[in-house]
Amino acid sequence: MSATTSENPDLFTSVYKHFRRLSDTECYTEAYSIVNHPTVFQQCPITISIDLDPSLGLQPISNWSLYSCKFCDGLYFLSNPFTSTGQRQWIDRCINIYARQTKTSVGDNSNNENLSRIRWATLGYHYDWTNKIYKQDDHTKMPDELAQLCKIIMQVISSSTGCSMMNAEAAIVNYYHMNSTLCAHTDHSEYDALTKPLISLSFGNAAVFLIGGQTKTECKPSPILLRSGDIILMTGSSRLCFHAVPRILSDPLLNDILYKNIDDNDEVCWSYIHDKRINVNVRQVYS
Ligand SMILES: O=C(O)CCC(=O)C(=O)O
Ligand SMILES: [Fe+2]
Repeated sequence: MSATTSENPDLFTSVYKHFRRLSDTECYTEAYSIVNHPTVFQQCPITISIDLDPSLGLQPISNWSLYSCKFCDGLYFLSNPFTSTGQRQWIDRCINIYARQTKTSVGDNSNNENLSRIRWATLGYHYDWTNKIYKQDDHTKMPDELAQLCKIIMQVISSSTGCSMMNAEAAIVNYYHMNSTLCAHTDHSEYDALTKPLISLSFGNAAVFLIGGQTKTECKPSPILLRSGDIILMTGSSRLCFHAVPRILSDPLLNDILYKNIDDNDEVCWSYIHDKRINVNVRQVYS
């Protein structure tokens, strides 16, 4: 990895700091979205059709749009895969099931009293944050619905792009408050990161997601706007690229799109998600 010097500056961190300083409105304008920056995306036709289990909360595949990102080789953006009901169901699972696992940032959270403090939960093979490894014997069952969702997403993307399939063996659920950030990092603890794609689901408020090169000095990172229901897929060389989340952005449309006419059960979810973002990051750990 090349060291940061005056001739070789840390371009990643300067763009990260730039987004830290912007207003929400400026972030919405600068971060890449299909609507505001169509030229940085290239649409990939989806030809496959699959019968979908309604419990996955997905739109018919004919409504999905898949794009490759011209600014990062191997990175794909999948727009519009979920129904609004489906998004509410995934938010509900993240809050009421996944956040109650024993492996969370607040320990055993089965009574949910620490819900507002929770920062992450791990599923499947649990990530050991200190040693940055997964252990074969530290494993709980991957939730069936999440494994099924990832299988469908992989079938669609693989049939359109030729990328290899991925078995959902581990997930990190990230719970962000409006002032949370995620520093620059690469996810390389998995056995075969380069050939096994990573699926990343976004729910709740929006985020600026930065993705750069395999070092922090080789190029400026590009900003992508991630909104509720968006999916990104890191395949091939993008799988080894530095990425970060410098900003969570309040999404003024969230209530209208997701929680109009809510019932009592959804009201609990809204009171959690209205000022949060949830990201579900799914990986294959072993070959
Ligand atoms: O929140 C995100 O969109 C990215 C999360 C991430 O990069 C990770 O958990 O490794
Ligand atoms: Fe990551």
